[in-house]
Amino acid sequence: MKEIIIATKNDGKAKEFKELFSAYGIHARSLLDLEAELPDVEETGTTFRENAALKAEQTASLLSVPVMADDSGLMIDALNGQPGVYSARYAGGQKDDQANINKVLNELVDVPGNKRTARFVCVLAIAVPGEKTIFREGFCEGYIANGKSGENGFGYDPIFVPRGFERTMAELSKEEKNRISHRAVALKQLKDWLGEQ
Ligand SMILES: O=P(O)(O)OP(=O)(O)OP(=O)(O)OC[C@H]1O[C@@H](n2cnc3c(O)ncnc32)[C@H](O)[C@@H]1O
Ligand SMILES: [Mg+2]
Repeated sequence: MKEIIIATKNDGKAKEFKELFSAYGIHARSLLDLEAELPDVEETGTTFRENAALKAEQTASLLSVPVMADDSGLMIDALNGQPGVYSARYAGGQKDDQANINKVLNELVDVPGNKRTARFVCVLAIAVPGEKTIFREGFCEGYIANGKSGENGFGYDPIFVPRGFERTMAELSKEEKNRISHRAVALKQLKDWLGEQ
């Protein structure tokens, strides 16, 4: 396989996938790179797996080529796993990273350091027209900081400190994030499949 389409309109994710796939010699293109504007897939599932399948399968059938999708999010133990599948729109109808971050920080304001554990989750779905969809998943453990810091990455990166680090994900270089992220871990599980294509 020399090229793959990633069914995402999230620029942060798209950039990370381009870097991650280039290590395998594969050129990744996202929906933001296509000339035609595809309709948004409605993420009506209640699990990462269901939403990843919806995005990959609907896009693969529209384009008639193999498509990978990522459904991901942040699970916070003190919030019983929220925002979880609803991470992108946690603070309301618009996707607003700053509002989402502020909502999480407010909800955790009385939660002490040792109870602020959390993990990023990524479920990848690969849909090949006429074949059964395959799934891989990856996790990145850490905790929620007391405030935001850092400019790199996207989404909740400014408040997530990965295990083994004393900086937020947004303070890591992209190379550092791409070594440990939930997305990188999930993609590593695909190595065999990629080699067969
Ligand atoms: O569905 P697509 O088009 O891929 O884009 P999206 O932003 O809606 O993506 P999701 O439905 O998978 O929602 C995931 C949300 O979880 C958060 N998230 C996922 N991965 C992240 C990461 O690596 N760093 C920070 N936040 C992340 C971020 O807020 C995302 O918007
Ligand atoms: Mg989405």
